[in-house]
Parts: sequence; structure tokens; C-alpha cells
Amino acid sequence: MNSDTELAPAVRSILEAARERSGGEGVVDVDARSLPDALAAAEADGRVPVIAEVKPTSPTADGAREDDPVELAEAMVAGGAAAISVLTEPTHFGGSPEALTRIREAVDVPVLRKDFVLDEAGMDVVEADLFLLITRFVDDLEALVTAARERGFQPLVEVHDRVELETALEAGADIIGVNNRDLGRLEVDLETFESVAPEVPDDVTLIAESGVSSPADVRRMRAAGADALLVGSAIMDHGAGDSDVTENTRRLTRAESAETDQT
Ligand SMILES: O=P(O)(O)OC[C@@H](O)[C@@H](O)c1c[nH]c2ccccc12
Repeated sequence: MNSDTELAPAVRSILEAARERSGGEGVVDVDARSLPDALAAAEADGRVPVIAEVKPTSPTADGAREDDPVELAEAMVAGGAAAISVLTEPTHFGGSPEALTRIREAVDVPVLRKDFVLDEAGMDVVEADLFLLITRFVDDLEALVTAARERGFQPLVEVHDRVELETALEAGADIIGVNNRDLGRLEVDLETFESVAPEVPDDVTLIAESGVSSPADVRRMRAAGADALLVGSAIMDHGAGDSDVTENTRRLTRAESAETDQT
């Protein structure tokens, strides 16, 4: 793992909290809903494949939403989301494994567990269809990818540059997310995805993560090769309190339809 000192203070404190959290008891065994199938189904239905994220708050959000996570997830699916991402990190994102379990029972699309899983024990906390592995934060990515698959999970491996992409491909990752937000300054730059995407083999499911806020951003990431987009803030709209999550999702899932407003 790279040294923590290059990380934003908020990220360092997230990692410290993650190292202190205990893993689950026993080994999880998941019968996962296929993400590639769900993305293809959205595409066949004329929707942009969007993974909408239930993120009550975050270090970069300008507020928090107290809504019931299940209602939020259902509203996202009603807006055309192909899959749901759920933050389970408790100390900085307001998430919980219990919320994920309730959401996975309520919707029939794949559910991604978004957390800072650093070792095998961290995988055994809750059943999900996918969970995130952040290349920069783990020592033996290949072993964790294998351990994830042994449990039935589809690992989503996050990278931020071409060097990390190489590591992810060598570890056998076949679902890769390029995070447009850098973990040093927490700044978003959509060019990150554009610079990494051309190096990704065609048989990898490629996801553009973070910073997608408008239909124009959706089209920009799709033009650069995104099979799907992972969107949190623009859908949760933290500052606005009761903003319509279904409408926020629909605006993005319809970004490639002719009748959409093109802004
Ligand atoms: O809210 P945004 O900018 O749409 O980003 C969503 C998602 O990409 C972001 O929450 C995220 C990407 N990688 C992470 C790792 C941990 C926690 C959160 C994340």
C-alpha cells in the first residue's frame, strides 16, 4: 500500500477507522445477481446503465440526508438505475451493513457494498452482489479478488491511474472502476477516466466513478468508453434535503435519449 501521508486527512481517518472495525463471524456465501447482465438489461431498455449510490453523507458532501435508505434505493430503481451502491462505512458516510441488507431484500437489481475492505475478514460482514476493493489501499489485490470470488461476490476493483490499472488487470479484475476523485486532495477531474479508459481491455466491465453530475457528463464518460456510471452526490443532492431522487436518477439514465433536455 502507498504511504498514508499522501492522503487527504479525511481519508486517513477513514482508513484508521476501517482498520479498527472487526470483520464478520464465519465466511459469507453469496448467490450474486450479475452486474454485467443488469447493465445489459438497462442498455437493451434504452437506459444509460447507472449505478445509483445511497450515500447519506460524505467528507465532500455539503449536508446529510436522513431519509430511509430503502425508500431512497426504491426511488433510484424507479428512476431507471441498473444497480444500487450502498455505503456501509459508518463513521464518515453515515452507512451501515444493516441498511444494505434491507435494501437488497427490497430491490431486485444488484447491490454493491461500498466500504473500505482491507482484508478477507472485512468481506464477511454482509452479503452483497459486489463489493469495492480499492487498489491503492490493499497489499495483495490478487489474493483478495480470489477470496471475494470464492465467496460468490463480484469484486469491483477501483483504480485511479494507469499504474493501478495494471495492478488490477494482473490481479484478474474483470469489473474495474476508475475513480475521478483523487484520494489525496479529494478533487474531481473527469479527465482521469478519459486518460485511463483507453488502456482497459474490451472484455472488462468499465465503470466511471465520481463527479458525474449532469447528462452532459454522462455522455462525456460514455463517449470515453464507460459501460456504466457510478453516481452518488448528484442523485442524493445532499444540500437540497427533499430533492426528488427518482427525477435525479431519471435525468441521468435518459441522458442518451433524444427527448432529454441536453444540458
Ligand atoms: O458522489 P459522487 O461524486 O457521484 O461519487 C460516487 C462514488 O464514486 C464515490 O462515492 C466513491 C468512489 N469510490 C469510493 C470509495 C469509497 C467511498 C466512496 C467512493
